[in-house]
Amino acid sequence: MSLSVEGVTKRFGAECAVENLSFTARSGEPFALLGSNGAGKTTTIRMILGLYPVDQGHIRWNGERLTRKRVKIGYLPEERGLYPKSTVIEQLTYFGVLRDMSARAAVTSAESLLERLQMIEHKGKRVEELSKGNQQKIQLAATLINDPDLIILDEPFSGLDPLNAEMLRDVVTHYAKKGRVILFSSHQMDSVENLCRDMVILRQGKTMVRGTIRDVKKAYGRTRLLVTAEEDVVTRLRVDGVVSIEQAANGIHLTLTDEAVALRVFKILADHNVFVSRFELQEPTLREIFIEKVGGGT
Ligand SMILES: Nc1ncnc2c1ncn2[C@@H]1O[C@H](COP(=O)(O)OP(=O)(O)OP(=O)(O)O)[C@@H](O)[C@H]1O
Repeated sequence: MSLSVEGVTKRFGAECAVENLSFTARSGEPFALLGSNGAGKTTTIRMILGLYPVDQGHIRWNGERLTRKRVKIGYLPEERGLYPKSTVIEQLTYFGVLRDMSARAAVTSAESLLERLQMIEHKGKRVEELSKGNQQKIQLAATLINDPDLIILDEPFSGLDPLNAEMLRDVVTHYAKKGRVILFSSHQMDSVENLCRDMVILRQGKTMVRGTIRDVKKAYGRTRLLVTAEEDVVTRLRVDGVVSIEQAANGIHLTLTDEAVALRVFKILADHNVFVSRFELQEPTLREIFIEKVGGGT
């Protein structure tokens, strides 16, 4: 299964919120739609959901026009919408029935999701009695209640503590393995780095970066170098091609103009008989790439 966004453009008056956007999200490989505020992520999601018509381009599911009639879509909106006075199980059953499930099937699915999210003991509680993070887990369960083919998660990590964020990753991995198509929107780079394979980074509607996270990182080259030595070598490392030097608890962090400078640094250390316990060229993090391309905003 696949979701293809093909040359999609959306304008609001004179403003182009999304410009000629193309990407494909495939079964089993969670896809990240990244960008800072106002980049066009929510507008893109709304077009996929059919809430906004596209001005140009196409949105397809397995090569055919995507409609909510043909494809089961689970959407976790950025603004959460639960009924505070209803119990967890009532609410999830209601969402299931709204999506054409029998009440019985909805209860079975709700209980299994609550087990997975370690929320089963809360099933009889009113939503308003739950902590924010737990309410978010219920919202996630509501999104997944009818086992959707396409799962769209808008900023799913906001408000989750590290343990719950880990649980969300496990749930996403589980659905990816089941072959579901999963689309994330996020401005939190670290949260998607190890979860998604492909991504686009948007800025004011324009595509700044597109590709697999691995290839994008590779293209940026390894320009960060970590050196741990048994003596103070900072002054020796101030050479051409070394842009910055920062002393940290785990060693000296260098930023290089390009990967080849590392060889020069290595040679200097060897020529001075410096005993080096760590010499590590590191790839940029997604966050660093994002900051360079978009200028911050996480
Ligand atoms: N209904 C609308 N009418 C007019 N302009 C809109 C509308 N929806 C979005 N926009 C504009 O489109 C641009 C993209 O907004 P969008 O909400 O898609 O960004 P986003 O990446 O989701 O941002 P955030 O991370 O803040 O949610 C913004 O400049 C926004 O003001």
